[in-house]
Amino acid sequence: MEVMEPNQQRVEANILLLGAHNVGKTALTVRFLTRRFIGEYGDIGETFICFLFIVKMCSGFIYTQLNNVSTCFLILESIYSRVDRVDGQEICINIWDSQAEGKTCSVSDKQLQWADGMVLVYDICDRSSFEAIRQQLQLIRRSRKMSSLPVVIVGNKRDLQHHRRVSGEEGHLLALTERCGFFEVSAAETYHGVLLVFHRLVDLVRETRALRKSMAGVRGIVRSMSAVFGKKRAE
Ligand SMILES: Nc1nc2c(ncn2[C@@H]2O[C@H](COP(=O)(O)OP(=O)(O)OP(=O)(O)O)[C@@H](O)[C@H]2O)c(=O)[nH]1
Repeated sequence: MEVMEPNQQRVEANILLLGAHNVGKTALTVRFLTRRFIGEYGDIGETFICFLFIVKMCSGFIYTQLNNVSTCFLILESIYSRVDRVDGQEICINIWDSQAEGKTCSVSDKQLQWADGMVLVYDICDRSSFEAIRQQLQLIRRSRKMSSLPVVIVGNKRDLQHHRRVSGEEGHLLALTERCGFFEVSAAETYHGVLLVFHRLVDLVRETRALRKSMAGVRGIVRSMSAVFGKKRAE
């Protein structure tokens, strides 16, 4: 049995996957959760994947039908969890595999409130999917609330080099400009690359939390000092 250190409570990281239709968001999620590619599953696995797919399709439908019934919505959305140990700390990674609408990748307020970090996925063989995440990223970085949200950009389907429409340099440049992590992976070929994506984002989420905590501490000290000095000046 694994014993947790008293000061090592399990923490949660909510990760939202966004990207245009067909870029491989579900394939990345399934690879991370099961180490397998969705195409590898046999008869039993196909049932499981069909179930995931149906839940994903239904959740989008029910969201539009029951927009105001948030409990139903949360139960039916595609959120999956996996507990991992990252740098000796136990982390529950919750993944929201969003349902894309065509070539765009929009995000709802509910998703933004929920997410601690975001994976923006494009298909290296589909330039419009790259443009979709570029636009989404610009919106996120311009929003006051979301500008510091940890984001990792993923160029998926790296195995399809002969159909490539977006160079690795373009992906790197976008990540550099918008302060994001960047990976090119193939959900079809390797588990390790996909694992690195999620673990990098968890690292960024932890760094951001630590930074916010220390900033809150500094703000508290400044407030107390200005209260003391303000009082003295008034006396
Ligand atoms: N060759 C190749 N095919 C992939 C890869 N990842 C996903 N696919 C295929 O791309 C198609 C779309 O994958 P999904 O995971 O369903 O894509 P999605 O982004 O979840 O799509 P939506 O649910 O419509 O938003 C499927 O046929 C996958 O088998 C990859 O790395 N390489």
